[in-house]
Amino acid sequence: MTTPAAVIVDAAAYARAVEDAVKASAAYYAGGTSALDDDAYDRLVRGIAAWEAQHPGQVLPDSPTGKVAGGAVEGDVPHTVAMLSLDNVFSPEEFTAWSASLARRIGHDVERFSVEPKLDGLAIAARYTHGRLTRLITRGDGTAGEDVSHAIGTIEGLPNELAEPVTVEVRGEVLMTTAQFEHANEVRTAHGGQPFANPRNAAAGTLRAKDRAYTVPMTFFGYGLLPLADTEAGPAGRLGEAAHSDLMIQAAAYGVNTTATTAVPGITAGTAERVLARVKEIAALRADLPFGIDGIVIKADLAADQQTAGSGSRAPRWAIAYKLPAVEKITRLLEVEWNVGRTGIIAPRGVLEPVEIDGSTITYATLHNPADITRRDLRLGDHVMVHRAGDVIPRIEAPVAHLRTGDEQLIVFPEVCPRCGSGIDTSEQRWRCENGRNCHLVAALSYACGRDQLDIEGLGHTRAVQLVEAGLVADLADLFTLTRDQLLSLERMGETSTDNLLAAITAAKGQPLSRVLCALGVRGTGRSMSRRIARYFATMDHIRAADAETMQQVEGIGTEKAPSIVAELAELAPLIDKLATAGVNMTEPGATPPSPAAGDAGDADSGSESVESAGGPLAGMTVVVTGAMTGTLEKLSRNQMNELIERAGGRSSSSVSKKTTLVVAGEGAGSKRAKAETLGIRLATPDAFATLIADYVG
Ligand SMILES: NC(=O)c1ccc[n+]([C@@H]2O[C@H](COP(=O)([O-])OP(=O)(O)OC[C@H]3O[C@@H](n4cnc5c(N)ncnc54)[C@H](O)[C@@H]3O)[C@@H](O)[C@H]2O)c1
Ligand SMILES: [Zn+2]
Repeated sequence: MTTPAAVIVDAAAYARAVEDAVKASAAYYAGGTSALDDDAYDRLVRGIAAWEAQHPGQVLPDSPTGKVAGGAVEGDVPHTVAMLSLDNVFSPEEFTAWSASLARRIGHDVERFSVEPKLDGLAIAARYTHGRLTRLITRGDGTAGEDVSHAIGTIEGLPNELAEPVTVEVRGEVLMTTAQFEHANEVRTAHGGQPFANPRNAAAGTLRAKDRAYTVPMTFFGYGLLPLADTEAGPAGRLGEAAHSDLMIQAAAYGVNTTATTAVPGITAGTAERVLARVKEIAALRADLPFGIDGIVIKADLAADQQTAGSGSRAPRWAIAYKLPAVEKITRLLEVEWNVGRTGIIAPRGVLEPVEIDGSTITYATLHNPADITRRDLRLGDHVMVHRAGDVIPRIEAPVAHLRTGDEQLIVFPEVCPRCGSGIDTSEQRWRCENGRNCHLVAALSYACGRDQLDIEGLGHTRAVQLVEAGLVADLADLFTLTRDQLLSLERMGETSTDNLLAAITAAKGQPLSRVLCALGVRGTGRSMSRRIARYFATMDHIRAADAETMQQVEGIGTEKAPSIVAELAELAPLIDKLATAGVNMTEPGATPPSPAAGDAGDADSGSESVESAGGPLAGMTVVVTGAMTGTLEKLSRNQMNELIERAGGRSSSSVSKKTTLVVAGEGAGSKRAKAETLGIRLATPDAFATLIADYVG
């Protein structure tokens, strides 16, 4: 099915649109198998609503407008109080207008708002009798839902027994976290089933499925608490009069999971401005959340305000959904490309039918590795759910398996390296050319000579090609034994450029170990990791003597990375020897080798502590640099800034998290600064920072 036109031209097109919408909606709520992504569905419904506004006499009874779940769902278990949908706003202006209209309706400004993430799952009502979970009911058409009590016990955050023997109904969202979704698809395909297209569909399909041979966990977040018919009058009255924020505290006290456990807890806000600030904060954190959100829900917090405002047939008047742009679209997987990276890694990349997500046109998506393709059961020509949030590289979430026509083709994996034709090492998840970094010697050389590694000016891509093609350089170490005559024999190499290049090569021999190590391009050791390894071990000999266990003493190297680093260094032994013989420095200035006891003292922390206890004004701090540097720091590259931070005893990082202690924010700092503010992390200007570490600059 192609995306239906949102502009409806005549009654026949209108009737078709209604039919499409009802079908999509039914599939969406029933098993999470709609043919449309949310954006396409929403455009269709907006088109229907626009046509109906112009032709009020011709509205079809099946029309989805004005109905909970588009009228496509039914149920047989009546709800105590209707479970409604939410109206939407899409901009600060629309929100301000909504809050003003709500103020007019209730006769005064809203006393207090509650602001929560809009969790992207499906609503359920969980009924507790004397503290025991007895029944789970879907939202259905809003007045009655479907009994899905068979799912009791599979939903994390929804305990079988509350902390108190109360009779209440808890309402909230059932969803799958990203990890639960990956797990669910793995289990499902292992049982011969088709993968779900995204976490929301997976939750919808899983919640309603009965008698499956396997169970997969889901997660619950409560956002409502109300009395049942059997609730005693006292508690029932109290629940009816409590503010939403107090109900959430109560729900958490009963043992129910709420957003309070997440990076985006529900808060209360006194003014519309504060609400909008919180909307911005939540939006900034969206890409990093372990579960999907599609907006922010804003509610009048006080029960009195809610009661005065009342509800319509589809949505309450005291709450609104501030929608965020869609981060998922359905498009087609046209092709899979296999690219060979600098170190010989052969990585697949999906070529997509171009699709616009949140303002950018997406044509490629990462696929990680061949196992990833197999696990996702992807095929060429598949419709795929593509996800893109923040600055993260777009990824294919899963195929939309129910849209398969049978014409999809299996994805063929390469049998030889697509660049050089050698064999492929498939022993690890990430495939690699057997020629390793020599598969792409030119790329490996230009990387090694780059500004952040050996910094050999005059040895860029073109020169590297020349040297390799002339047969003068067969590995990195050959650079250091090049003679003047050899260089002069090359085209476009005059006396001056030859002397300059030779001088740069000689100077490079004195680079610190961290940069030499980085130049080797060991998998998993970028610039900052190379620095940490070099500082920890101080000499190349100590690095090479380390086994996987010792390697793990370096901060950031875990059980997975350590053995592969050790193995690769062993593989590089001849090259490292050759470099040392050529006179390349193999020590890290200012670092002292770990004492022999550090590794086997049985105290895993002692090693990394000794690195940090080196002192300095940034000791124990994790620092992130963002935006343009000024003053004495102006000329420093990001890599040099990071080196500086580490010299001053700190740890440099490129992303802001709860672990960050300081963010140096220069001009033009954007999302990282915003995130630091949200998390309450200390900010410093480049000037203030320069003062703090003055002794280490230059
Ligand atoms: N792809 C399709 O074919 C298709 C079909 C139908 C509907 N849809 C999508 O579903 C949405 C509309 O459906 P809807 O009515 O189920 O949801 P909605 O977007 O109108 O919002 C209401 C729902 O938000 C949820 N919610 C999440 N966090 C909440 C919180 N903190 N407080 C209160 N409620 C919270 C609840 O489940 C509630 O029922 C649209 O975005 C539409 O795109 C898609
Ligand atoms: Zn190759």
